[in-house]
Amino acid sequence: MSSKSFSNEKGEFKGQSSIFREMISSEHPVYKPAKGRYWLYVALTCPWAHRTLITRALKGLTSVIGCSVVHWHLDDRGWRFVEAGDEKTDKRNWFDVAGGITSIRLNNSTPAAGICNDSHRLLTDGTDEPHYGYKRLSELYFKTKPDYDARFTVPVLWDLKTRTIVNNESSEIIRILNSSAFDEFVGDEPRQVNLLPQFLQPQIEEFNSWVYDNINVGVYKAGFTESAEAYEREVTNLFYYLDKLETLLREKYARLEAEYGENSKDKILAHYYVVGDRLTEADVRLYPTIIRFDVVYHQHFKCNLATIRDGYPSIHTWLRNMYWRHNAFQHTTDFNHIKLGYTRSQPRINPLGITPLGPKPDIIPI
Ligand SMILES: N[C@@H](CCC(=O)N[C@@H](CS)C(=O)NCC(=O)O)C(=O)O
Repeated sequence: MSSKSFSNEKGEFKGQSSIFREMISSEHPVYKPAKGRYWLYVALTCPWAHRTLITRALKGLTSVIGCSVVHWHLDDRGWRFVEAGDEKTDKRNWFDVAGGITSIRLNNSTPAAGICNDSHRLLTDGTDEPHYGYKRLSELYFKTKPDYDARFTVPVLWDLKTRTIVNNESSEIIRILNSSAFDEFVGDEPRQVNLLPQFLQPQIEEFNSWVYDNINVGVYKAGFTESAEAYEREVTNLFYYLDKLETLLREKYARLEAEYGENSKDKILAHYYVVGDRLTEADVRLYPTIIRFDVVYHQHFKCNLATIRDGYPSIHTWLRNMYWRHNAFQHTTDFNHIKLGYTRSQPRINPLGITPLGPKPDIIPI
């Protein structure tokens, strides 16, 4: 079994550990905070990369750390950039919330028919790589480590000064972005944002640990199994934890209702987060999985004991609250990339690459 595979000999999903694990801080011997020095490479289809885009936006770092978006289609050589040619965009224009793609705004229902895997629409299918003209994400990995021999994953946090990967582990990248390292480059409001307040850290860690194993990775474990028995075990486990999450959020809503009165919906929703009464890293790590649930995991990964919209009213309210009330969540969510990315890039699961049109709408208004 190659080290590049994502499944073991039993056909069960296994993750891959990220090997670039540096941090950025004024004490770090190499990676010091600076404006314009670091660049984020993401896929909009990828839930792990999605966390980093949300954090970057919440922390006001869109004008400090630029971003490139790979094409939504993953092939056997990994992720690629859109080859821009003459239409190449000035990289200074690419510091925007959705990660270099300015044109997608609530375009929720574009039919996928007629779009082929090598379609070439700059700022729709992805962006080019503006610094070195790289065509593949793998080039960043080989530039850092010529004998690199594992998968070329997003997200990648890149240092333009030393031309190396700083970190390719999303859980650490979001901690770097949330740290005070870049405080001097952002305005007062985003500087106040702290997704990991010390007094909530134990609760956040506890929540993250069961959500990660059973929900974030749980959908992949169900989707990538190659035996009915393992699938049934994984999907049952996943829904057990969605039930647990539903109960937690239902109780939270009831407590907020008791505190603010049942007619104060706005006040309730302003405090309706998964840990504590404020937005934290726990929401940022949960959201990318739940927003993908009805649109891809339900059918593509066969996680179909229920949808979020029909089976989990409290999670659904939380999800819509995050999407509709927070630009950092909405503007980093690209349903076209999400749907096309999964359904066209995993031929073992979807050999014909037909992308289902539904559900409609991608997300229901709140
Ligand atoms: N541990 C990594 C996992 C990232 C990851 O698995 N990314 C997937 C996309 S969702 C990837 O880039 N896969 C490339 C491939 O399989 O070739 C993180 O959380 O940052």
